[in-house]
Amino acid sequence: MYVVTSEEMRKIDAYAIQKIGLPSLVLMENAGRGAAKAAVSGEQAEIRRWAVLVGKGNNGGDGVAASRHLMEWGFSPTIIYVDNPDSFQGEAAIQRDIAAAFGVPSVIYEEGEVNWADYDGIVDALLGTGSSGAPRKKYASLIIEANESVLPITAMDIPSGLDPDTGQVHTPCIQAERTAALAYTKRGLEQYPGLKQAGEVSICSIGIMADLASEHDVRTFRTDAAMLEKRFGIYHGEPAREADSNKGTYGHVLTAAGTRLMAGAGLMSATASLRIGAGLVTWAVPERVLDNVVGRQPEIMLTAFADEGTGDWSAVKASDVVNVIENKQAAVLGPGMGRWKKDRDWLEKIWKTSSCPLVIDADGLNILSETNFSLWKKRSAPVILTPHPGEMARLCGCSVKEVQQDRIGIARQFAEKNGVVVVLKGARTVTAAPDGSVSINTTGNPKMATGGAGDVLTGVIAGLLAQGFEAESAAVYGVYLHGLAGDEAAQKRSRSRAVAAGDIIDEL
Ligand SMILES: NC(=O)C1=CN([C@@H]2O[C@H](COP(=O)(O)OP(=O)(O)OC[C@H]3O[C@@H](n4cnc5c(N)ncnc54)[C@H](O)[C@@H]3O)[C@@H](O)[C@H]2O)[C@@H](O)CC1
Ligand SMILES: [K+]
Repeated sequence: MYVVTSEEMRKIDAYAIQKIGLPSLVLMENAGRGAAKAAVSGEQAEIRRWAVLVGKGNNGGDGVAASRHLMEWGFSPTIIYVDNPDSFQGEAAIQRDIAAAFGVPSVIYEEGEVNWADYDGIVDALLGTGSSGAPRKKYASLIIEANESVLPITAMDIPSGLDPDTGQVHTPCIQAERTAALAYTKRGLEQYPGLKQAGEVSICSIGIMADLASEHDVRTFRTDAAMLEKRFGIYHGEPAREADSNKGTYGHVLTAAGTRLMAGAGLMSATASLRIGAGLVTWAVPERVLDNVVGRQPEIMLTAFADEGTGDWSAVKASDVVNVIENKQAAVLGPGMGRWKKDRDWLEKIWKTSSCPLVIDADGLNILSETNFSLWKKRSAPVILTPHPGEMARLCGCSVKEVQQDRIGIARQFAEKNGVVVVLKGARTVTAAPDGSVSINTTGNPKMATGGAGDVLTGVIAGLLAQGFEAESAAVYGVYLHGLAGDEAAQKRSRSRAVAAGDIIDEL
């Protein structure tokens, strides 16, 4: 599913109007009817008396059209104009006149004068994709009153007060129960905290073909089964194995991760690669750690690096790692590895001299964040980085707050600049590819916020790489599957507060 910015939406609207010849009044009419339908569908069908809050732009025009449809269907709408509707222009003015002639009751808002007990539900058509900054003056007071009424609110396109492009929530902002997104979902509806303001989001078709987004170079997507199939040819749910295949068909993952006190990181990553279907998995550790990990997961092969008796990665030669990963189809580097004095040179050597696809996480990312690795020689094989917001902030040299305020923008910029795939973890994980494509994941749940879940993700992605998925699809599909497994684990343990990383592995 395509996810648009307000600017992209404006361009697509203009194209539909000017090049396809769809009159903008028709689009507004469709928007009004669609959103009215969304408001009164399902259990809200019983809501009779609607307050329709109308701003002075096209979002307001949509709301006026919606109120007329509600009246036509036997409901009792009242339009509450935030400003004098005499100032309306274009299609919104036409809708205003039709609604008046139709007999839709209307009032002009005055602070504190709305008797909210006269209504059972609210349609929010104050501000849409043309809004900027926090709602001002009467818009703000009307939003506050609407929220305080605790009536169920259906937002038209976006909840008023939400930044349509970043998902940041201004003060005040409508707290909707439902949002009818017009033509496409918006970035702000797909990222936290905006997501929480929007409630249940449905896409309301207004006469614009979904694929117009692709023609307008929209490259932000929501990951769902249809998108996986369309973009990557992945038929989710189909058996993935050919009858005449063998373990060699499904690739070999090398997991370079874990020390004595953090052995679990390597074990969980390697086990996840196994469960997701890699033909072979080898777990590599410093020699002195070997005895501690023998027999932990019998299907996983083990290899040990000379470590001068320390048990630390600091004593492992980069060239030894390169030798071991060279004939593998994917390698995981970083989880539970620790940091040491010359770790940057160490990682740079592996980066430059190996041709194995790399999944880098945890300490591997911390090493990268202290180098200017965009100056390192470009790799022919792909690199997938899987930072959480703190690691992303260190990689970009900014604050966690800045990362969270624009997760899509930050991940995309970093991926484009450095030629790597970035998986920015967190609720609604964002995967950005070097060509600027961004996929927003929808699977997963907060019970997965436990140590080790990230290690499992590295294993899943590496396991898919080994099976021949190219880098972006391995990352996007891996994130999707990891979340689905977490959802199943949470469902099975519905009375638990959390799922352990091992529970996620069990469901892969
Ligand atoms: N052809 C089109 O462009 C279509 C647009 N549609 C609707 O039009 C909306 C976008 O319409 P507009 O571009 O007119 O913009 P909006 O209706 O979102 O809002 C713009 C108006 O609000 C004011 N405003 C902006 N920020 C404000 C703030 N923070 N506080 C108070 N007032 C503020 C502006 O001065 C302007 O008058 C979409 O969300 C959608 O609902 C639909 O009718 C479908 C077709
Ligand atoms: K709105």
